[in-house]
Amino acid sequence: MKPEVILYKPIPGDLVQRLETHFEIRHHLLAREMPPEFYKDLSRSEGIIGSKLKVDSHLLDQAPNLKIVVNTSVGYDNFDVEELTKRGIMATNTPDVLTDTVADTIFGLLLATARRIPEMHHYVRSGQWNENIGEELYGVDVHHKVLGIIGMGRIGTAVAERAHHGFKMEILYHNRSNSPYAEESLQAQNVSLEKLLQESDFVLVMAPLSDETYKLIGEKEFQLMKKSAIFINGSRGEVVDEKALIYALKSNEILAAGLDVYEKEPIPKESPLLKVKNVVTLPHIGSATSETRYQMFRLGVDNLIKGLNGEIPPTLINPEVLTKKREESN
Ligand SMILES: NC(=O)c1ccc[n+]([C@@H]2O[C@H](COP(=O)([O-])OP(=O)(O)OC[C@H]3O[C@@H](n4cnc5c(N)ncnc54)[C@H](O)[C@@H]3O)[C@@H](O)[C@H]2O)c1
Ligand SMILES: O=C(O)[C@H](O)CO
Repeated sequence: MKPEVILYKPIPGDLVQRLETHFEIRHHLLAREMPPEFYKDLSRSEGIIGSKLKVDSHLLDQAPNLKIVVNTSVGYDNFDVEELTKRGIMATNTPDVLTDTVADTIFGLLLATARRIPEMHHYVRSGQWNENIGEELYGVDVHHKVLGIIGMGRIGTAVAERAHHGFKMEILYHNRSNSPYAEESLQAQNVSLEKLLQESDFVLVMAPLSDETYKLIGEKEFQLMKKSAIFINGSRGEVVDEKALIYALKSNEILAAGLDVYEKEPIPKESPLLKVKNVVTLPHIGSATSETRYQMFRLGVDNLIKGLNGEIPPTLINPEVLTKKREESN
């Protein structure tokens, strides 16, 4: 009998076939409330693959046979890693394969917001371009400005590379640890959050969502930013207090915002954020290219197969699980 696994995200057919050679797949789709059949399958499953499913002690109590949870995303704020580790369950994500794609999206969003590209596109398409544009439609420069990056990890660094080499920007960053590479190769400066907010022309949030970063950017932080600042969020919506962001935009505490992520996704149609003029909104498409999504799914599938075949999954988040198992078997 092949082990049972749950696949709760549509993935390319060839990857489903690869999974089928190893496992009995139980197909489900992610929903706000998973149906009883999901929990029935979960009770027998040794693995789960997909992204965004909240994996906490409530879910794990109903998954006595689970050995591995696989995210097909780099962010894993949907996992209670401590609880998974305590229960000896492996957790994996998909770092690196999406870094450059996400950095491209973030830089595109930054340019689109500064140069008001979606608004100008609408202006032309709606037949408003009848004479030379006036200064009320001007954007602001990106090149040679100061970019402040909160969370200088893989993606933050890839954005900084584009900014430094391509746009001659000065880079400030705020991170849990120093980045010698960014300091030596990109002349980036590690500064306090306060200094970054006060001195940056563009403030980019690229730190993961955690207890520590939940609503990290709120009323006080927007007040510290320059009135001409452009705020970009590419990490997770909950890192920002959305109400405070709306207030900062409406009261001209900052100039504009470019967002790929929101407190609630999909963002509700009636969200006041969608009525604020100086905001560019994307539907969480950081890594959404055919090539990169394929690589993320492929890596997820590799993690699942290796993890359940007794090998080390390539991108294991909690290797302590394996150390503990080794110690127990000695
Ligand atoms: N918009 C999208 O589609 C998209 C795509 C990929 C990733 N993401 C988000 O981006 C995040 C980062 O991805 P990554 O691959 O660069 O991860 P990473 O782990 O390489 O980088 C995150 C960095 O943030 C730092 N950090 C953590 N807590 C911090 C804090 N309190 N203050 C300052 N810095 C802090 C870490 O030290 C690390 O250097 C993911 O966790 C995910 O939430 C979004
Ligand atoms: O974390 C990630 O990989 C992206 O947000 C896609 O979900």
